[in-house]
Amino acid sequence: MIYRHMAVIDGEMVHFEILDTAGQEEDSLQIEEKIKWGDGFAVVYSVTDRCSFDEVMRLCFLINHIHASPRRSSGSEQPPVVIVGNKKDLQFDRMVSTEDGENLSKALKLPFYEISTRDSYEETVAVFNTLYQELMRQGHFSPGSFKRRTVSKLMEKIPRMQASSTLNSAGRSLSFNSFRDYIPE
Ligand SMILES: Nc1nc2c(ncn2[C@@H]2O[C@H](COP(=O)(O)OP(=O)(O)OP(=O)(O)O)[C@@H](O)[C@H]2O)c(=O)[nH]1
Repeated sequence: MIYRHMAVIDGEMVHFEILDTAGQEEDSLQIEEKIKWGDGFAVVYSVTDRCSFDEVMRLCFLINHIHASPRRSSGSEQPPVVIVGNKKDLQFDRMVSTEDGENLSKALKLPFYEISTRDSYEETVAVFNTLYQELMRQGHFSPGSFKRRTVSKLMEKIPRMQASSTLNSAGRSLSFNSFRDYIPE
């Protein structure tokens, strides 16, 4: 499922395309295709689900491995990845401590957020702003430019996915791969 979202960041209109994957239910080919598609990644676990936390490291390594293609020049940076612990409002059901999340993020040298998509829209926005700003820092999208995408094979395979949106010249289109549904209705 792809979610589309527009936001003004640093005075610029940014068009997000967020692909929500089914996580553990997907086979490795599906997940690889989706990882290839993304420009940045929010790897989301639930603080109430230890198994989802245990998947984070594997997914981060997979992202790095898949994006370490020969197309990238040696020394070029990996796509931005943010680790996100969701459902922090469910304190009584918590199975993963904040410290566990922080330690993993330090070990992998990745930004870390604990959020509640139920309670805070702003916390969710912060995750995507971080990914966007990291992409800008890496210089993949220079100011005033935007990335055009054609309809990928991936999109054709996924029934509910729509063709790439039409972009106006003031906008950018970025594709982020989220491992959990994240946008509040
Ligand atoms: N309390 C609380 N519930 C949440 C939060 N985020 C999601 N949920 C609930 O958790 C349930 C699962 O949410 P989903 O967004 O479907 O989770 P998912 O991980 O995408 O599930 P899959 O479809 O299996 O990939 C739903 O009932 C949501 O309402 C949160 O921050 N706090």
